[in-house]
Amino acid sequence: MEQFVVSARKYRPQTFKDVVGQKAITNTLLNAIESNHLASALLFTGPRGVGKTTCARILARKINQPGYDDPNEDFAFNVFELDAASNNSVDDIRNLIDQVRIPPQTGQYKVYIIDEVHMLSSAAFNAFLKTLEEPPKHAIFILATTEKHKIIPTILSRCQIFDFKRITVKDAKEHLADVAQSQGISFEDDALHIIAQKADGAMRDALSIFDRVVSYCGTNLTRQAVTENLNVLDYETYVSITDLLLENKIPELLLAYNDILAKGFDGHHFIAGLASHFRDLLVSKTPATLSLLEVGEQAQQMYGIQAQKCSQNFLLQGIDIANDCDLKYKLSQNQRLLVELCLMQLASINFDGEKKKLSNL
Ligand SMILES: Nc1ncnc2c1ncn2[C@@H]1O[C@H](COP(=O)(O)OP(=O)(O)OP(=O)(O)O)[C@@H](O)[C@H]1O
Repeated sequence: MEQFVVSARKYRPQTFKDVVGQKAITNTLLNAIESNHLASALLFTGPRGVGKTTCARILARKINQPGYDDPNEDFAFNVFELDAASNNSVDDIRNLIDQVRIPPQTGQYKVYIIDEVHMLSSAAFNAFLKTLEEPPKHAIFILATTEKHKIIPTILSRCQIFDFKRITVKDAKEHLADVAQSQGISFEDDALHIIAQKADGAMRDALSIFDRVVSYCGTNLTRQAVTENLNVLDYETYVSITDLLLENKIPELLLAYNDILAKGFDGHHFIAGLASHFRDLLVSKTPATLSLLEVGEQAQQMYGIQAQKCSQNFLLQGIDIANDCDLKYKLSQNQRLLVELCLMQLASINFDGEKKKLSNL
């Protein structure tokens, strides 16, 4: 039986052009390599799972093979990866420094990738300073970290710093679509959108959520199946809550909120989502701001229809009330009541933004 390889490993980019969402960095690195201006110490910083280790590996290969992009011709033996989370002592760094002195047997450079570098002990950092400042010509250090603020300034000032960005929902979605296509998996646009959103800026997470969902849904990813599997509150819930608000149907609203809690969702998450839903409706009202709406294709239609039913005043007041509830939530002794009250207040806003009577309760 063929062994299953997780998508995050299987689809690790092999060239800079395959790296998604980090154009500024990959271009700078390419230019530096081509113009022979690559610093000997680089710091890759940014959230987890956005391509730091991947770019370090591509860079390592590229500087040993300028102008040659074949991922199969690997100079992997010139790349040394140290996980500073588990090798953080002075001795670990001294071992590394001893190795650094020896020139590579083939290729021009030895590349040392030190992952999670913020975990090095302060003694280890100090032992490292001198080598970092005056490394042998054949050595390039790539330090990677998710927590730049924990790196001492003396190290920072010796490195060229590259700030990796979170992956946008749009970029993550496009990448997932390519991965799905190459695996022969069909999908609804909204299904990938939900996965990309859930990944919260990390491509590795997007790919592992994708794997999980595929093992649940099979080769056809529908919005409904993905919503069920990931247990997310999707836009349909917010659309129907908003309809109830517009119709001032308070008993139905309280029952709907009860259902949401019964399904295990958190009230705080719900109320923050409702505020975002109003914001999305607001930007859907005019073509000029439609590009600010980050939702899937099916959702976009529904937003358009609901946006027409809501006045700008309703939405502005709605955002204000929901935000206020969001801020008070953590401190409240009775969080359920707080959200229920918020829903009742929202239902009492008239289409034109005036208060209506709480007549339906
Ligand atoms: N920008 C990206 N483009 C395409 N795939 C990516 C990107 N970033 C991450 N990935 C995917 O996620 C996997 C893990 O990425 P990588 O190890 O480079 O992340 P990282 O930023 O070093 O994370 P960490 O800080 O957790 O080590 C890769 O194998 C790849 O499949």
